[in-house]
Amino acid sequence: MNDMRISERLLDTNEIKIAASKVQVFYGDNHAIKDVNVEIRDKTVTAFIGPSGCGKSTFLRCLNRMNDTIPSCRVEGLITLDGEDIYDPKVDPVQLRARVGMVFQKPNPFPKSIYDNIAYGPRIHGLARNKAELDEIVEKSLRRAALWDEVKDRLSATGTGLSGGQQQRLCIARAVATEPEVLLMDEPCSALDPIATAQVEELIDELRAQFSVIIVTHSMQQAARVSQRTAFFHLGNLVEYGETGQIFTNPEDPRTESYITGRIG
Ligand SMILES: Nc1ncnc2c1ncn2[C@@H]1O[C@H](COP(=O)(O)OP(=O)(O)OP(=O)(O)O)[C@@H](O)[C@H]1O
Repeated sequence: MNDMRISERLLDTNEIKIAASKVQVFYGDNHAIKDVNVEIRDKTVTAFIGPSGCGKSTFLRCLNRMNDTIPSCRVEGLITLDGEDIYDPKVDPVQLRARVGMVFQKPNPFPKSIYDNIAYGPRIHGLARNKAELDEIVEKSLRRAALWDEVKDRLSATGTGLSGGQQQRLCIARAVATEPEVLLMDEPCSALDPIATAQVEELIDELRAQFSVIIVTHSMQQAARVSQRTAFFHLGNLVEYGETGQIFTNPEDPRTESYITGRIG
């Protein structure tokens, strides 16, 4: 079956990159994430699925402390990256977000040139010693995002002038430019047409050679196509987590089965 092609490529590793233990998230009195325990593997695409409002995005945002920016939000429990507590007061969230990059639902390039969109992160994190090195990072990142050939002759043009699919690949290039170890993607294809979606899905699979990718998606077809592992969330609980093929063909929990067969959500 063609749809399963990407996800059936072999897993590269069983190494744990991120581990969450007893994670709770509250927005004021709203208990949005309830006692979630999960281990996210390195060099693997993990899909978060579940009905609207089940907490997928909230949990994703815990993994690079994006929830810190929401005043009513409180996170409890332990989340580690390579065994280190990411909520430790010693951890600088800006440095953390360079290691755990993020791509959002709506492409959000800076109102700057294509070049500067990519160069921004490497500049603030001091990843290039001179202009030649920065040029190299920009080219490499755009190539990794499969965008170089389309934009190489107009690097000084504004990023917001690109098509939606190109803008999203620009945002992926921007995220990979700081050499992250984990890439979080919150419904990255929801604003894209089927051709751009297919390009981004192909890209996600290529990126997994270098790091761990976590994707929130409403599309079960997409989860089945791109991920090797799937986590099903329901009402703030992580109901089931395992190999994507097993979750979609032989789920253990009746709530997972109801969702994948279209009875809830
Ligand atoms: N910024 C916020 N402030 C207050 N409550 C929030 C905020 N973001 C999410 N919530 C609440 O947290 C719960 C989980 O929402 P979340 O957006 O994480 O779910 P989701 O599964 O990603 O949903 P969707 O698929 O619709 O994007 C919901 O009850 C939601 O109303």
